[in-house]
Amino acid sequence: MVLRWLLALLVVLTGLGLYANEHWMTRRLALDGRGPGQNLHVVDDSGSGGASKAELLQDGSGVAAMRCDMRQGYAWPFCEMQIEMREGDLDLTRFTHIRLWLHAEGPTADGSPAQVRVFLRNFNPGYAPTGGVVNLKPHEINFAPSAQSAPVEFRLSQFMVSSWWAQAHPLPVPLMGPQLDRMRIFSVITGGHVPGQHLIRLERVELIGNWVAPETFRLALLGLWMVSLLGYLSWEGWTVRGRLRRSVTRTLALEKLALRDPLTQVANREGLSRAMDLLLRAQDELSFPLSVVFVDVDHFKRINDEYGHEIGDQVLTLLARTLRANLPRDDLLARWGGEEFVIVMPQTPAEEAVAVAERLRSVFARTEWPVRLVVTASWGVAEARSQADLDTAMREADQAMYRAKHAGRDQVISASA
Ligand SMILES: Nc1nc2c(ncn2[C@@H]2O[C@H](COP(=O)(O)OP(=O)(O)OP(=O)(O)O)[C@@H](O)[C@H]2O)c(=O)[nH]1
Repeated sequence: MVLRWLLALLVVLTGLGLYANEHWMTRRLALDGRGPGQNLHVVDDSGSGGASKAELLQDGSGVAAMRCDMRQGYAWPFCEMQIEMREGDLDLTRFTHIRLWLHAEGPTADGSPAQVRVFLRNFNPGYAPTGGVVNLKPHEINFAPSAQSAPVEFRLSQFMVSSWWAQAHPLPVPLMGPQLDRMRIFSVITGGHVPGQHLIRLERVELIGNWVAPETFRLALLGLWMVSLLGYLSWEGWTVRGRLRRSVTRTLALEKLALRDPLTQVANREGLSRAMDLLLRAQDELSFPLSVVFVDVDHFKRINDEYGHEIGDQVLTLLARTLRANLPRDDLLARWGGEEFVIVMPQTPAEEAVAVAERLRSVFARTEWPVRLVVTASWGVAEARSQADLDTAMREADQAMYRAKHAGRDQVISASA
């Protein structure tokens, strides 16, 4: 469910992001020759020995126009309208497109619509340290404005270094290609060389770029997808692990409850059987000889009858606690049922188990029982030499305990005695 929402969110964000980056997150810069640091002027071929005359016309609307009286004289007569960046070169790498509102008219050799050439002249001390107009690298594009619907938009990557300039300026390979990081002059030049009256009107030039370059933006989106999916996977892994941990803890807790006697908090029969399985799996024959001790409280019914069930419960609880506190850790203790308990002592021969039982019997004698009772028990001990003897040893220990009862109670009897 979370994944579905995350994917939906990412798809929406991606679509919105791409659209926003393309249409909203754009920067625009107008070049009109009147902006701060921009200088608009015209140039003609008279400086190259030609006879053409360029004149700058500016009507009240602020639209810049150039009238060109093109005459023969120079080999390639021309008139040029320039916008010069006086207060520093313009870094066009921050832009991707140029949009032009241009109008051109004038005679052409074949009567086709008049053409213009648009130049972006870039400065680099590597071309020539002086940076005079002839040493600025021109990037040009050629088109007939009236054959297009205004505005015309070009990608800056469509501008190519003028071949005539490249021939006159042999450059090292790294400087050969298009470079638009320091544009110093933007210009529009008459496209043909047919003598006569030419007119170019430059209504507006707009440079357009994205705040974030499209490639960078796409990479960022890819990063967003990867980080989101990685985040989701880690979160998913973490919650699954958490759920698993909680369920294991719950299962263990339930299992513990099922294997423990609720009154005395020692193992019940099932718990003893599981514990013995574990013990024998871990230690196998090392556990033998193993002794089993049955302990049964003497005349427990009387305690219940005389002092009530609650006192009986307290006696059983204290008895279990006393047994547990006086046994080594790896001895197993379980409530067999009623007032009967079983102790399993791995790596203990019967004689040793009898000694332990005797010690416990004397501990019982010293214990302060509820309502100053005197509580004794009858003890039966048997030994198993291998796993195969285990059931027999249990039976024999039980029988030995009954023999202790019949022999007068409050004593330890070994099956082998
Ligand atoms: N308070 C209490 N009594 C229990 C519990 N489980 C069993 N009993 C009682 O323990 C008594 C066992 O009595 P008997 O089997 O006659 O044995 P006894 O009175 O101890 O006599 P001997 O074993 O022959 O010494 C019964 O009265 C049971 O009701 C328990 O959890 N709490």
